[in-house]
Parts: sequence; C-alpha cells; structure tokens
Amino acid sequence: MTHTPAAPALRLGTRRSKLAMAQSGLVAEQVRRVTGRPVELVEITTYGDTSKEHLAQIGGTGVFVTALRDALLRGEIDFAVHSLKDLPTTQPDELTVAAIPARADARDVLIARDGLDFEQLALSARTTGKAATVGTGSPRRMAQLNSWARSLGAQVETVPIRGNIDTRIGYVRSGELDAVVLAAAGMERTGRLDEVTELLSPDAVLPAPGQGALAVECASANAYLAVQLAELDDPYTRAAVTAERTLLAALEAGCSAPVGALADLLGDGQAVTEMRLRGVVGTIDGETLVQLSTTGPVPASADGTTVPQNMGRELADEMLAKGAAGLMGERAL
Ligand SMILES: NCc1[nH]cc(CCC(=O)O)c1CC(=O)O
Repeated sequence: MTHTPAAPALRLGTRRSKLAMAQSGLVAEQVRRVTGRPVELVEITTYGDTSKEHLAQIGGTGVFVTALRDALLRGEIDFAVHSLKDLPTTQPDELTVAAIPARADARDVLIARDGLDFEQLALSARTTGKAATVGTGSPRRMAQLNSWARSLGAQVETVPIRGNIDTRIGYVRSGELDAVVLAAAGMERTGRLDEVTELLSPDAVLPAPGQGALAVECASANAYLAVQLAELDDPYTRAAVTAERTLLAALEAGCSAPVGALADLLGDGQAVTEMRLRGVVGTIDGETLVQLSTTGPVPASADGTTVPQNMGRELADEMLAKGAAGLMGERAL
C-alpha cells in the first residue's frame, strides 16, 4: 500500500487585529478550497499596529504592510492578505499580487450617537450651539465631510483619531465624540454592520482608492502558488481598483492624501459594459474640492488592465489641470 504524504500547510501571515484576522480567515477558507492544502495563520506585528502616532504623521503608505512583506521575502510565510487601500501603489518586483478577490461594499459609513445621520448631525449645531464632533484621521474623509457640511450651510468639527475599529467606535459609545467614520467593509467583516447609522453615498463621500478590496500577495519566485491563488481573482474588481489606484498614483498622492476614488461597473443587465471612474481631492477644511468623473468601455472579458489604467491617468490629468496638485500638500494635524 502506498502512502501519500499530506501536503504541507500554506502559511498565511496576518496582523492580529480583528479586521485582519477576519480578512485572513475569509481568504484562508478560499485558498484551502482551491489548493486542497491546509492553511495555517502566522501572526505578525506591524509598525502600524504599535505606533501611537497619527497615520498622516507616520507618513502613510505601507505602515500596515511592511512587516508582512518582510516575512514574505524572508520565506517565513507563503502568502499574505492586505487591505488593498493600505498597499502602496508601486509594486516591488519580488512580490506579486496574485489575486484581488471580489470586493465588499466600498463605501464609508457613519456611526453616530442616537442613530443620527450626517445631515442631522451637521444641523444639530443649530440647536446645541456647538458643532458636532466627527472622528476620523483621514484627510480624505475630513475634506469631504467638511465640504458636505458646508453645502448644508452647517459645520462639523472633524477630530483626528486612530486605532482599531473597537477603539474608534468606543469614542462614540463613551460620548467623547458624536460620530466616527469607518469603511463599510471593515464593519461587515467584523460583523458590526448593525451599528452603522448611515451608509455614506459616494455622491457625498468617495471612498479611498481600493477600499473594500483585498490583495492576496506572495513572493514572485513562488510562481506555482501565484497561479493557484489567481483562482481567487475577480477581474471586475481588479479592473475597478486598477483605475482607482492608477488615478491615485498619477496624482502622486499617498494613502494619507485627501484623494477619494471609486470605479463603478455599469451593465446592460447581461454583462458589464462600462466603467465610471470618479475622483476627488480637496482641502481638509472642505472649502475647495476638485471632483471629476469619466466613463469608458470595459473589455468584454474584463481582463487586461490597460483600459482602467488609461482612465485613471486621464482623469488624474484632468484633475491636475483643475488645480488638484495645489490641494494635496496638507497634513491632517
Ligand atoms: N486604514 C485602515 C483600514 N484599512 C482597511 C480598512 C477597512 C477595510 C477596507 O477598506 O477594505 C481600514 C479601516 C477603515 O478605514 O475603516
């Protein structure tokens, strides 16, 4: 009787936060299914988890991913799952984003006291005599929330905060802040969507480029694994986030810059035919926003990233022509 040795487990490097564990757990399950191999989670601490500094001060790009990438390059883990919006736009040659699985809800959400929505919160100053406080460390969110409040003839006070989802929601539960803004995807993946008091329309607040999407990364040298992981790839999500991230890169902005972008795929009921890409940059006080959109055809198979790249680049050029560059130098603090 022959004995087949059990396939060795694939090591999935993950941060220890509830969100990272939830995201890794989701992908681990899918990887087990497509490879038939066991997947074991290896916990890794990143600078972004331990630093008490505000993200905008640390300098933004890559703080959550560097330790995971180092572990990949040292061969300590076989693959890693990142929030795509935390991934720098330039990809090192030694590492490959083997899959971008189907995206979750890309929108931001409001979690406010007393079930309030943003408009009620912004207008509450008229009765309380004091602007409502909204916690977010993101210049992108600050710029758009302040602009939205202005358009209502009202005002909110954006307060820079950071920390994990529990910490941020804790500021509202303790009464320290009136509201916080977070990504819908994070709330969904940690099972807390019931605490959301408003799903913020992209017409008012465009999410971060790549928000709600995951990137499954492995060493480029591990080509066989990359091919297996590619089974998890969703070409439409890849097309959309490619357009968004190309826009971000072409604006020469990092993840802590006040840039929002969202590509929607539009269909005729049968197939996806068009993509609409919207982008925004603004001043943190919301006084000036440059917001533009463009629509283009999506190749029938949705494979290939040339079209989305061109759309991202062209929209960035139009935004730069409207003065976008002058709005991006600001820091949150
Ligand atoms: N910058 C932190 C971060 N990175 C990814 C998410 C949420 C998940 C996602 O956007 O995919 C969050 C938290 C948040 O913005 O609320």
